[in-house]
Amino acid sequence: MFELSVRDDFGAAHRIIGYPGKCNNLHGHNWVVEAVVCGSKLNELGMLIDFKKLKGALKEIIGELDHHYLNELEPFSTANPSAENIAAYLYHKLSQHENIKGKCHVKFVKVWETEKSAVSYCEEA
Ligand SMILES: Nc1nc2c(c(=O)[nH]1)N=C([C@H](O)[C@H](O)COP(=O)(O)OP(=O)(O)OP(=O)(O)O)CN2
Ligand SMILES: [Zn+2]
Repeated sequence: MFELSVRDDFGAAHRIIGYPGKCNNLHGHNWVVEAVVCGSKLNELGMLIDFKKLKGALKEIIGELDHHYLNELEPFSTANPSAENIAAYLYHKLSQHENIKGKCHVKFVKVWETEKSAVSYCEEA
């Protein structure tokens, strides 16, 4: 089994509606996202998936969040854009991306909201 990981980041604003403290207020983060994929079948180049394709998929997905007010976006219209919900959203989007589907399994997506706090989301293979 091989495990590959890539990282990228995006900047956006959010608020945690109902939070009993300052995170209820509009504020921003530079979220750092790590995507870890795994699989055992290598292609003719000896790669599970080209890092370029993996990074491209992640960049495309986080590009839709970058410089937005997350609470106004459809995925977070009914669920607070907490680090947990952002990680789960990115996990599902990445798993469905054409660059990934059928080539490897997304093991987990990890989202750092600050340098000190991070959330990972995973599902069974
Ligand atoms: N489990 C979660 N807890 C919190 C989340 C979250 O998404 N999941 N989010 C927040 C807020 O968005 C907040 O902006 C982050 O708070 P915090 O980690 O406290 O960040 P600070 O920079 O303010 O940290 P200090 O150590 O207090 O400086 C809150 N919790
Ligand atoms: Zn926050």
